[in-house]
Amino acid sequence: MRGPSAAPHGAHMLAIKQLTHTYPNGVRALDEVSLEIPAGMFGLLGPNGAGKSSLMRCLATLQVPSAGQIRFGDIDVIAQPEALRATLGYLPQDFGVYPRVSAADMLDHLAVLKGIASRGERRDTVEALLRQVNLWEVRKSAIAGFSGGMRQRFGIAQALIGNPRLIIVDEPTAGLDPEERNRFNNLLAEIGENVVVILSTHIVDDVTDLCPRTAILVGGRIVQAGTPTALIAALQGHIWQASIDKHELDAAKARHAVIATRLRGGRTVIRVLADASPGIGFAPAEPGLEDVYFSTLYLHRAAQPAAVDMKAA
Ligand SMILES: Nc1ncnc2c1ncn2[C@@H]1O[C@H](COP(=O)(O)OP(=O)(O)OP(=O)(O)O)[C@@H](O)[C@H]1O
Repeated sequence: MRGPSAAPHGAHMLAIKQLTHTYPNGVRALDEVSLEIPAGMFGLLGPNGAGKSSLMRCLATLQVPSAGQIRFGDIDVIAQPEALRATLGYLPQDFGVYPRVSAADMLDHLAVLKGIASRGERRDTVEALLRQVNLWEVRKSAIAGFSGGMRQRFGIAQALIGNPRLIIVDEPTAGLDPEERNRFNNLLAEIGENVVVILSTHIVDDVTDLCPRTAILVGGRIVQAGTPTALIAALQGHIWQASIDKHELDAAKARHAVIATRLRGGRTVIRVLADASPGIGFAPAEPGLEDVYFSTLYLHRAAQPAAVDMKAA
């Protein structure tokens, strides 16, 4: 019943079974979520309100799910939260830091909390981490003066204290400029291959660039999961593109499964999901992970007419 032998030697498998979480106000944020996540980077995609943060918080032992199981290797996460915490690195969506504290002092303080009692070991850890995330030069500066990207890199440094084997990062690149986003993603890509890294995001490109495995969460349910390559291959021959005038968009939406629209040079470029050419003006398009994501959302919403009607109203 443990992790399959396919996992790299020494690596743990994260197994989530029928995880459900209902908040006291009755919102069912997670609805029987089941996932097997091996070592490597795993991209969890989903629109706002899909339940990504709720799932991350359950995995990080910050909230106890209403039902279901979570195992990480030999650890029963719900029964033994402290065992999981000893091997967890977590970068929450809103990482609150003490404004006037320097990066080095803050990291040292967090290392104490993580159980690194020896001063010498802490000094070495703090230096190695600050160099790794490229903040060594500014180690004496207060975190309050850091840019968004620097703060997120600091966030990753604190998540890496104590060599965790499960790293959870919740929407880390939201609000970063392209250069900092790239920098942050390169950092994530360097984290060891025997580690499970879960990246929760609504930025599809981040998953394309970084993750050999992904899942899409909508309305608290996993509606797609697999390797980006396989998910993209399944759409081969089903994505069509046309360039139309803005005023033709409503008619096109009424006639076709328009999964995405984009402005290009004053025209509207639409992507349509169809088994055969939707008609004159459409050209076959090479699918990407964004098409997987948008077609999944489209099909999910189309299967729930009440929700669509409410949005249109
Ligand atoms: N503490 C809470 N109490 C009640 N409802 C909550 C709470 N936290 C989240 N929710 C609700 O649960 C659902 C899932 O929210 P969650 O924050 O997990 O989604 P998300 O995918 O992380 O969204 P976002 O990208 O906007 O952060 C939403 O309907 C949200 O309003």
